[in-house]
Amino acid sequence: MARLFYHKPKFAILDECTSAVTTDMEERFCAKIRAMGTSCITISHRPALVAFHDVVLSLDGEGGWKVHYKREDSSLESEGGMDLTKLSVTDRQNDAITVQRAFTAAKKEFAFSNPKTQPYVSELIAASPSLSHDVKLPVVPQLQRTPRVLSSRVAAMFKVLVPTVFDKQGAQLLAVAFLVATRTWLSDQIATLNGTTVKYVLEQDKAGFIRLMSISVLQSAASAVIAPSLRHLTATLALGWRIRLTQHLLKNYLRNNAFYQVFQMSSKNIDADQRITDDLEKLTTDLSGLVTGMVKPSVDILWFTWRMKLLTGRRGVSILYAYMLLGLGLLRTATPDFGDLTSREQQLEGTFRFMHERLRTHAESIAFFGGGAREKAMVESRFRDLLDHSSLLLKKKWQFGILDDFVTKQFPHIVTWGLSLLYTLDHKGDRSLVSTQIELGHGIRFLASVVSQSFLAFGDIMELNRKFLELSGSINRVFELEELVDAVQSGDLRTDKVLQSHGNDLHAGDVISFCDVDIVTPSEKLLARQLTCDVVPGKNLLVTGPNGSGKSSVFRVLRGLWPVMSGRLYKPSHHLDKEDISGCGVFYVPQKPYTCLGTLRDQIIYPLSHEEAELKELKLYGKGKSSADTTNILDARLKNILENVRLNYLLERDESGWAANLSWEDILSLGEQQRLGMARLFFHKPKFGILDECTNATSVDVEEQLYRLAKHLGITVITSSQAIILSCFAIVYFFQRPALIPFHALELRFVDGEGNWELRSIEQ
Ligand SMILES: Nc1ncnc2c1ncn2[C@@H]1O[C@H](COP(=O)(O)OP(=O)(O)OP(=O)(O)O)[C@@H](O)[C@H]1O
Repeated sequence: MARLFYHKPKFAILDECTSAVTTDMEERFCAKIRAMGTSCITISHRPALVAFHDVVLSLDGEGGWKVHYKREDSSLESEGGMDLTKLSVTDRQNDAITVQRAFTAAKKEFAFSNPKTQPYVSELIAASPSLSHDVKLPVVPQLQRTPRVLSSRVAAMFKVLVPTVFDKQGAQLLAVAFLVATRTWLSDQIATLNGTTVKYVLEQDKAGFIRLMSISVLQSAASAVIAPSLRHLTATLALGWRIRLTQHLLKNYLRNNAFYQVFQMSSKNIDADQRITDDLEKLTTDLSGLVTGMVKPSVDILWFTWRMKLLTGRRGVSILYAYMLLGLGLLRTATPDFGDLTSREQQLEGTFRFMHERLRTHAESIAFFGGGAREKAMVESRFRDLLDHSSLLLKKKWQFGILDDFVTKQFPHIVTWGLSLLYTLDHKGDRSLVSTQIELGHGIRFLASVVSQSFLAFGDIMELNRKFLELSGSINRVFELEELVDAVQSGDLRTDKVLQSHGNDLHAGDVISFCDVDIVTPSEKLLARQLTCDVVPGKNLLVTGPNGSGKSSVFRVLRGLWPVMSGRLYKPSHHLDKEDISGCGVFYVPQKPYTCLGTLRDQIIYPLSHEEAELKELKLYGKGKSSADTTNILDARLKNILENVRLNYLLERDESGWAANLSWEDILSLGEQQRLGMARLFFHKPKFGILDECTNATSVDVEEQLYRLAKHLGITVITSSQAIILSCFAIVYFFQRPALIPFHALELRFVDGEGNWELRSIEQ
């Protein structure tokens, strides 16, 4: 709304955008819009809003519509296809008629201008203790861990990747080592052949030359098999590791709501999605590449050192090693911090992807705003950050590559010449003899091959250094997430001293009880001081208060998303009991509706799977029936629930019926999603249902029907909704949705969002 007041348009289209604010606030919004001279087209289920509109357009969802004009002097009405007198109206038309009647009634009553039609009477039972400035607020523990050093992260990684040598990945590692060793042996054979070719060419020995060529063909065939096999094995190894690491992370990430804690309670902005997907894939691919890259040069260096010793003795080997060590030292000091640079690049990639994900999630809202250009600017800004960083990384790689190439590939030629000279000087024999010259030629050629292989291996080792630095970036990112998730699982958030001394979250059979519980936000704002309140079966509780006063926060604490900072909280288990699948203690219907990926059936049975839901139904309602009927039993019950929430037309809309697998979030309206949320509650039939303003986008009659049904099913509900407070000679409270009052026995009122609360009994 602030955005609207800023833009001051001629026309404003308000699509249920004030359904979660108090009527009082809504009234002020409407008055301000009028004062601005803006004409409003409002989509709403609140008949009270009619007072601020001149025309009401009612749709029946079946193609029918009707227009009412408010002007008293005119009875002008037009309609199209909406036959309200017809006897056989569909459920949807029935809904439409009820809503329309409510609007017509409201038109006459001007509900806003006379809010005193909605007060209710309640009696104070308990209230928050008076504020004492000496009492310190308990410190909300943040999800934080001192970061582990790289070496212990690497050790933790290997524990997951290769737990024993004899497992699948261990065997694959050994196979890689074997293939690499075979390849080195083949390279050595080729080096020998290179030397022998010269000998046969100089001796003009055709038979020997042809034999040599046959051997060479065989060696080439073997090399041709080894190289792709090695690539295949490396890729398989990477895939196997990816599976292991992903399963390891997901196991804890999706347990005990750890994902929520990572996003909400962590002081850092953790892009877990990027780390679990792209970063992890890069890590395993790089790692498997590193294994072959590490085994090969190590084997090569050992092998060719031995060969060098045979050819040039200790002196040659010392020269080779001295050069390698010097080069290694030089390159190490000149290497940029590729670990940090890569880690930053991955983070920027994650942010860029996140921008596109947000665009996809909020496509409709952005399209309504015409926010494409603004979004483009934001996406481009993230892309520019990524590009700038990538260019910097490329530049550093290029600069380092020049030095690296010179030290590991170019300068070694000169060292090879030096070693060849050394070999010739050391060679005893008569140089005038052709045989000695041939022997020398062969030796020098072989030596050159050996030295060049040694330097190649040395270059590979240098490359390893850079690759390991890059890999360390990925390891740090992935294992930082693992540590946070571990911290959640090990209960770091709840091992605060205050909590230990008080104990908390004890599971009690049939009651929800807050005993002196402070409700504090993660940013340490006190919302309710020493909240004390019992909810017993059959006595529904209404949680009221202005926007941002802490209504949803009580539910967060109740669900264990936020820690209990002090006092005690008793509640039945919220877990869907896998053994005794008959039901759960507490079921939450959140303020923002959630539709899962899957079929229409999956929407209602969530978070159970199809098999679990069938099992539950069989246990509860399938006595004496064969398990072959379970799908029918389940579907019959779901159909009944869908009819109760008046959504049965969804079943007929798609020919796949219950198996329809659509993008529910995009195709269902907000009200439909809220009704599905209630259908979910009725399916699970918990002892307590926590309803966090989850019906504010449905019409009043539907809302009443939903509450009647909950009562009929024996579900005790705790409802959150706004109340407005009018203070004149006496303080009078008005409830946002008065129709709900008769369904509740108690009211927990958050007075100001500053810690003050009152518990009242509602007098019907
Ligand atoms: N994760 C969080 N970190 C810090 N503050 C938070 C967090 N979540 C909520 N708050 C703040 O806590 C206060 C209470 O939030 P809550 O969601 O409980 O309000 P509410 O009473 O349910 O409001 P509404 O009627 O608008 O739904 C608000 O001021 C909100 O900004």
